[in-house]
Amino acid sequence: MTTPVYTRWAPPKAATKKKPLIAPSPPTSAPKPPTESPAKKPKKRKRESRVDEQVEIEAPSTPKKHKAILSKFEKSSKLVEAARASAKLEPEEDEEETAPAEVLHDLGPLPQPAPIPEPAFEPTFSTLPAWLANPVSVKSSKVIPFSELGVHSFFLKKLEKQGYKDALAVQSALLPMLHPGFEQHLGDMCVSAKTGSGKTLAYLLPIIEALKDRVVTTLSAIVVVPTRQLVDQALTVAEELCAGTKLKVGTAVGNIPFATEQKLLVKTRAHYDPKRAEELHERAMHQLESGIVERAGILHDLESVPADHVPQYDSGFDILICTPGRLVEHLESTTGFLLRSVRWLVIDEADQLLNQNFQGWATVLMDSLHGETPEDFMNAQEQLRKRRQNSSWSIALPERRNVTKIVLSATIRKDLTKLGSLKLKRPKLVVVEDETPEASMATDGDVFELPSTLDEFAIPVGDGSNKPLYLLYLLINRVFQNQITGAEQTSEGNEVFAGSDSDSSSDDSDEESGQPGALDGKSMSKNRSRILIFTKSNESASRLTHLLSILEPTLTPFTKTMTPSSTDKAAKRLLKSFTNGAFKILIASDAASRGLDIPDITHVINYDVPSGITSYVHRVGRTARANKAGEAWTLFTKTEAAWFWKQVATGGTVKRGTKKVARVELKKKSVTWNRRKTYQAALLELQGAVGAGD
Ligand SMILES: Nc1ncnc2c1ncn2[C@@H]1O[C@H](COP(=O)(O)OP(=O)(O)OP(=O)(O)O)[C@@H](O)[C@H]1O
Repeated sequence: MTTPVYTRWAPPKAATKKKPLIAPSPPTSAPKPPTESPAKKPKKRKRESRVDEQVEIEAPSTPKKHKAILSKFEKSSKLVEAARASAKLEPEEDEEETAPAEVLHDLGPLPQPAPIPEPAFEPTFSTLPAWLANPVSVKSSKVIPFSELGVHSFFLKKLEKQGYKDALAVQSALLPMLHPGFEQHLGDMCVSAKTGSGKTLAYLLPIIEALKDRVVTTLSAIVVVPTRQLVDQALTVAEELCAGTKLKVGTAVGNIPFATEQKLLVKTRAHYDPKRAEELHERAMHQLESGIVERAGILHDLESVPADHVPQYDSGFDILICTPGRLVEHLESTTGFLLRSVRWLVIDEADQLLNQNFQGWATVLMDSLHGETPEDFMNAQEQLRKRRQNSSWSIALPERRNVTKIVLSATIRKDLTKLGSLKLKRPKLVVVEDETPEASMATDGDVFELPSTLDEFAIPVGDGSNKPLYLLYLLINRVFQNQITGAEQTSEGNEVFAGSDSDSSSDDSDEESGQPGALDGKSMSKNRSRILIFTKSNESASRLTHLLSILEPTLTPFTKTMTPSSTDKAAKRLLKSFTNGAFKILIASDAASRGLDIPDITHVINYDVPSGITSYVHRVGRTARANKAGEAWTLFTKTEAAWFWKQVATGGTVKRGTKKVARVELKKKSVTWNRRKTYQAALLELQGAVGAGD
């Protein structure tokens, strides 16, 4: 029983003590007239208890003639009391004291039984909506010739030219669902496939195939990606596919002045319509007089068209590839940039985009996509529909066509709240999975899946003070000595190469053992390795490049730095020469890690450990792409060791099939051999710009 919160005030014991209803000794003489004035009496009474009140009221009413009766009553009462005393009866007063205290209840809540503890909720059903709980699973090894997927011969030839005969797993799954035909899915698509699985072609090919006969430029597809590099990558694929058609592909990334981009995006032309022109001029005059003028809009373009004409807007592109921030800017400020004709919306690298809600891009985009066209820009059909909105005529008017949304991500993210902002209709989830049972295990949280062709290694570098030397050692003795032919491993899973502690042939006492081999420029230029080294910042990338060139001058012509500050043209040139093999080592900050598609990167080296698991997955995902082999190396200090092994190497978040991250111990002596002095000199040369950790 719970105690009630409130209890009523109870009078003190003395006040509650029972008094006889009739005064025990009535007055012998006539009652005296009251000494107090009658006006004061009721006040005094109010303060007294109700029992006293009764006594005082009744006392004066006892008549004299009943005196005898009363005295008889008193006597008999005394007799009764005496009888009680003899019968050892407790006096009334004691009875009261021992009686259990009366619990008074007033308006307070009634005592309630203690609540029964609720059993822990263990759902026997999935809390996810059906489409997320039951995805369409596709094995990553599934490849189907493009010719069997109904791809038009025009595109088959293009693909063959690029050496693509078979569609990769994600393409085999997506193409039939996006192509008109029996297997077409009439709804939105969510695609979860690991990095480098060929997602770009999987969404661009069906869109471009559907638009290939288009003659009049109409904005039909928008592709949103998180970075400029990804825009360029998607643009390259789209341009290759569109070559030979009349389709126009454009970008909006902010690499050119906004006004220039606006002119490319929307073409303004004059349309003869005297009535409408007069209306618009009147509105413009009215606004000028009132002083409240529209910030941007159709009125601003009135001056640029001849008399009796009104401005009309046409899209400059059929397919627009853009970053979310720039897209929002255009939606808000570019007159005539309308999405009424958009039929495809692609959100690539959705996990990153939805995590960084640039200017509320998703909401702005959805409003423009699904909202009504502003009245000034309505075409004849839209005007008619608006006029007939509530009439029976509206049924006869063609419906606004649906937009097919394709949401892609390298991570399996079942985050309903974030996907909710994309307003998906009848969505279907396609998951490309690895063959191994562990890799294909369904998990509700974030699961990152690495390509099965990727080998991972990790090198402890002590306190990090000699990290550049460890890197150099790795480059000379592993990367440039061996071609990528697969790792030789000890029974413990540790990699063996010159200087490794696991190498039984190496001898601690021998200063020469495992010493770095010499590099020569000729063999370097022939080497097929392409190494992408990641640092924690742009500054770090520049410093490391400098340091490497001092430590090993042979590397200088083969090493370049890429930072987001590189201009677009410079970045493109850099990537092209890296792809062609003109240089071998590209040092980059994290900004370059996402979606950077450079074919045939053989090694990714995490010189600085990544900031998180997602970053690790995206960094190492730059190699082992499109079913090719690749290696990922991570240098970690003592303080980073626990995080790396617990979270990245052995944690359940990263799935790598039956493979493991191999720990490679390098002897400090071998690493610093003969280079200590050069290293000290190099650090001095950098004039303190290189910290101990660099
Ligand atoms: N059918 C194919 N056959 C062979 N290679 C292909 C095929 N399709 C695409 N590729 C190549 O695979 C690589 C990866 O493609 P893509 O960039 O589309 O992957 P992705 O899944 O978008 O990766 P990320 O998520 O890292 O951006 C590219 O170099 C591309 O040229």
